[in-house]
Amino acid sequence: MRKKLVMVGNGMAGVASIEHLLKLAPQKYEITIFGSEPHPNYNRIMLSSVLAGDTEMKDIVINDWDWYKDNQITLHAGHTVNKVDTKNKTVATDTGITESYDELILATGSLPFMLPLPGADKEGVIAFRDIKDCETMIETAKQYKKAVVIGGGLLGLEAARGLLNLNMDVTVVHIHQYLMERQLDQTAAIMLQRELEAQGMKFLLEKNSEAITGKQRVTGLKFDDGTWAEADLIVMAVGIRPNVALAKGAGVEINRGIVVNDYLETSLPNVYAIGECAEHRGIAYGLVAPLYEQGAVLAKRLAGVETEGYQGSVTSTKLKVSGVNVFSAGQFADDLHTRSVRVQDDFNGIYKKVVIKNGRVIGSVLFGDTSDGSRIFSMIRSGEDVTGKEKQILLADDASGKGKSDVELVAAMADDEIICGCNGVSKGDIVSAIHDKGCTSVGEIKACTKASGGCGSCKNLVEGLLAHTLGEDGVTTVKEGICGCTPLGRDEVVAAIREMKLTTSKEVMHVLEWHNKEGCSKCRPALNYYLGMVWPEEHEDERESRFVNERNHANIQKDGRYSVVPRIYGGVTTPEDLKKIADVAVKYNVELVKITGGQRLDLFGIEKEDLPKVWEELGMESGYAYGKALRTVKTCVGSTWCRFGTQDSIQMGIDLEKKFQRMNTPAKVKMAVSGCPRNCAEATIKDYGVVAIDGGWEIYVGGNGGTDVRAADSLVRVKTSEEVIEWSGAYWQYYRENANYNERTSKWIERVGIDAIKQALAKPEDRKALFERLDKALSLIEDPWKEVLENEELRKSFEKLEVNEQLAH
Ligand SMILES: Cc1cc2nc3c(=O)[nH]c(=O)nc-3n(C[C@H](O)[C@H](O)[C@H](O)COP(=O)(O)OP(=O)(O)OC[C@H]3O[C@@H](n4cnc5c(N)ncnc54)[C@H](O)[C@@H]3O)c2cc1C
Ligand SMILES: NC(=O)c1ccc[n+]([C@@H]2O[C@H](COP(=O)([O-])OP(=O)(O)OC[C@H]3O[C@@H](n4cnc5c(N)ncnc54)[C@H](O)[C@@H]3O)[C@@H](O)[C@H]2O)c1
Ligand code: SF4
Ligand code: FES
Repeated sequence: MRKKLVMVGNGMAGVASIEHLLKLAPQKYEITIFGSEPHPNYNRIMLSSVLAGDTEMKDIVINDWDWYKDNQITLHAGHTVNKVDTKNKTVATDTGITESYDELILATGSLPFMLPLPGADKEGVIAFRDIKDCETMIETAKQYKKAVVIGGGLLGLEAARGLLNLNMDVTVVHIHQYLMERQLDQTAAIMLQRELEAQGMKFLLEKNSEAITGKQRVTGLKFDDGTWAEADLIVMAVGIRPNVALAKGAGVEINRGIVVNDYLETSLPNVYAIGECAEHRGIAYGLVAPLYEQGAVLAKRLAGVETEGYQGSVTSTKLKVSGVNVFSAGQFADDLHTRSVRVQDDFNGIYKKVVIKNGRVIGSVLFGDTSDGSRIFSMIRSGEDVTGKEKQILLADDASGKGKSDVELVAAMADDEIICGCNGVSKGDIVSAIHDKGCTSVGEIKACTKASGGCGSCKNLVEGLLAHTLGEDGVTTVKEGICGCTPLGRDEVVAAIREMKLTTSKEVMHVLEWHNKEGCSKCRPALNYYLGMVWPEEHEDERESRFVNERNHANIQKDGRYSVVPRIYGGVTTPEDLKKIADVAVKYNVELVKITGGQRLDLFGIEKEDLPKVWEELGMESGYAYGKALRTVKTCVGSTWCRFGTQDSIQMGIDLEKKFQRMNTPAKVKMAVSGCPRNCAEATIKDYGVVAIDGGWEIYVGGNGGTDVRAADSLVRVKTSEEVIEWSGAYWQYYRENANYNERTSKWIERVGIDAIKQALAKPEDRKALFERLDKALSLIEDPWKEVLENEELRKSFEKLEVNEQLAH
C-alpha cells in the first residue's frame, strides 16, 4: 500500500519538491494536491514578463494538466483547504472535499500585504501576485490610463514597467527616500531611478499613503502631506506576509512563518512546510532559489534518502526590467565592520560595489553591468578568503585575482546544483540538454530547459557550462544585440536606418520591433548618435536620450554642481579671455580653476541654474569637455618659439580645432600636435596625433593615455598642412561611420586593424567623399551654449532643479 501524501498549495516551491520526490521514490506515495488557483502549476516569476508583453501566459506553465495525470497525482485546482485536522489526519476544503493523509505538506506561499487604507476595497485596487491580478491589469489598461503602483521594491517596479508597456501613465509611490532600499544602496538606487525615469516612469518618493478616493471605482490616492495623485488603477506592492492562517488553525507553531527545522518538519508530526510560508532559522524567504533548495531536502526526507538537511540560503536578486541591469546579493550595506570596493561610472551608468568583512565578500550591488554577478555571488556563498585581492574582484583586467571564471564555477558544481534559480534548472538538466538534445547555444538551452528565460542572471553560467561541456569551439555564439532591447547588432541597425530611411529613435524601435518599446540607457543614446550620423539634416537631436552631462553641456561633479570648460583653441589664450574667465570665476564663486591635461581652464563648482549666465558672460564657445565629441587639441610651442621645432605646431593645432570643433563622435576624441619628434605634446597617445618630421608631418591614430594606455599607430606621412587637415577629416568621418557607439578609437582600431583603415583611406577620391560628408554634418551643428542662450525653453530647463534631480545630489 502506498502512503498518502497530501500537499496544500500548488505553487512553485511545493510542486518543485514533488518533482524531486518523483525522481527519488516514484512509487512511494499516492499524491493529492490542493490549489486555490484554478490553474496547473505555473511560474509566478514570469508574470512580470507576461505583464510586460514579453511572454505569453501559456508559456509560463511549468507542469501542465497531463503531468499530474501521467504521474498519478490527484489535483484539486480551484479548491481552498480551510481546515486541517492533525488528530484524524485529514484536510477539508471550502468546496466540501475531505482527504486523509499520512504525510502533509503545507506549501501555502505568501499573501501580498494590502495597506489597510480607507477605500482599499474599491474597484481598481489590486495586488500583483497571481494570474488573476495580471489579467486584471491587462484588461484595465485597455480602458483606463492612470496607474499608481504603491511600493518601489522589486515587485512594484516590475509591475510599473509592465503597465508602461501597456501604455499606461505610471507613477510609483514609494515610502522610502530611494528605490529598492532592501536591495540597493542610495547610489545604485539613484542610477536606477534615472534610468526608469528615462523609460517614462514617474516617482513620488517619501510619500505615505493615507486614503484611496473614489466612489465605486478608485479615482486617486491621498497622502498624509495633503497631496493627491490621480489613479484609475492602484497596484499595491508593499511586501508579502507568509500565508499561515491554515497552519495556525491546525495548531502548528507559528512565528512570522510556519516554524520548520532543517528537515522542513513543523512542530507537529507528519506535517511539513516549505516555501514562502515556512520560516527556517528565523528567515521566511521571498525568492525562489532558496525554495528550490528546501524542496530538494524535503524530497529526500520523504523519500527516505539521507540528507544533511537544509542549512539556509544566501540570496541574490536581479530586477527583471528590460534594459536595466540591477543585481544585489547578501549584505550590501556598509557598517562599522565592513569595507567595500566600488567602481562608479556615471557616464556609462555603471556602478559596482563589493562589501568585505574579515577578508570575505559578504555582499554586492551591481548596476548597469551585472556580468560579474554570478562570480561574486559564488564568492559570497563559498566564503573564500580574498585578503590582498579585494580590489581585483572588480578592477583586474584579466581573470587573475578575480576569482573563478564562469567555466571554473560550473565545473566545480554538483550535478543537482541549481544554475537557473528562476526556473529551477540544475547543472545536470542543462548538461542533459546539451548531450541528449544537441543544444549548442544559450538560446537553445533556453528553449529546451527554460534556463536563462527569467531574470537572465544565470546566462553567464549557462554559457560557461556550454563551453565546459562542448569546448570553446563547440559553442554557437549568437551575435549580441546592441542591448537587451533587440537582438540586432550595430551594423544591422545602422543598415536599417539607411535603407528604410528611419529618422527617429521611436521609428527605429517600432520598425525593428524593439522588445522594450521605450529603449534603455544603452540603446537610446546609441540610436541618437547613429541617426545623427546617417541623417545629419533630417534627424533632430533627441536631447532626452543623452546622458546628463551632454544634456546640460557641462560636467556634473561629485557634489551635484557643474564644471565649465570654454574652448581655448590649441591651448592658446589671450589676456582678454583670461580676464573674462577670471571675472566669471569671481562672480559665480567658482571654487577651483584648474588647468587640465588638455591645456584648458576648468571652472569647478557652478550651480546648474547659473550655467547659462556663465556661458553668456564668458562669450566663448563650449569646450565640449562633457561630450562624445572633439575635446581638445593639445599643442607644443613648435617652430615659432622652440629651437628644435621644424613646423608651426601651434597653428596646426588651432587649425585642426577650428575645423573639427563641435564634431560628434562615437566616443570622446582628443588630438595633439608636436613640432618635432621630441613630441612634447604627447601626440602618440592621442586619438589623432600629428608630429612634425623633416619636410612634413607624420599622422598617428588610435593612441590612448587613459586606463588602457596604447601607443598610436602610424597612419601616413604627408608633406603639407592642408594634407593633415584632409586626412584628418576623412579619418574622422570613417570612424564616425564605422565604430560602435561608445567605442574609443583605440579599441576600434584594435578591433578592425590599422591596415583596414589605411586601405579605406588610401584613395584620394574616397577621402574627399568622406570629408564632404563630415563637412556637411559640421555645417549643421551650432555651438550648444549659444543654442541654449537663444532658446527660451531650453534656457528655462536650467532654472530650477527638479525634485528627483535634487535627490541625486
Ligand atoms: C510578479 C512576481 C514576480 C516575481 N519574480 C521573482 C523573481 O524574479 N525571482 C524570485 O526569486 N522570486 C520572484 N518572485 C517570488 C516568487 O514567485 C515566490 O518566491 C514563489 O512563487 C513562492 O513559491 P511558493 O510555492 O512558496 O508560493 P506560491 O507560488 O505563492 O504558491 C502557493 C500556492 O498555494 C496556494 N494556496 C495558499 N493557501 C491555500 C489553501 N489553503 N488551499 C489551497 N491552496 C492554497 C496559493 O493560491 C498559491 O497558488 C516573484 C513574485 C511575483 C508575484
Ligand atoms: N526580480 C525579483 O527577484 C522579484 C520580482 C518581484 C517580486 N519579488 C519578490 O516578491 C516579493 C514581494 O515583492 P515586493 O517588492 O512587494 O516586496 P519588498 O518587501 O521587497 O518591497 C516592498 C517595498 O515597498 C515599500 N513600501 C512599504 N510600505 C509602503 C508604503 N506604505 N508606501 C509605499 N511604499 C511602501 C518598501 O519600502 C519596500 O521597498 C518579495 O519577496 C520579492 O523578493 C522578486
Ligand atoms: S615637440 Fe619639439 S618643437 Fe615641440 S616643444 Fe618639444 S622640442 Fe619643441
Ligand atoms: S536565474 Fe533568473 S533566469 Fe536563470
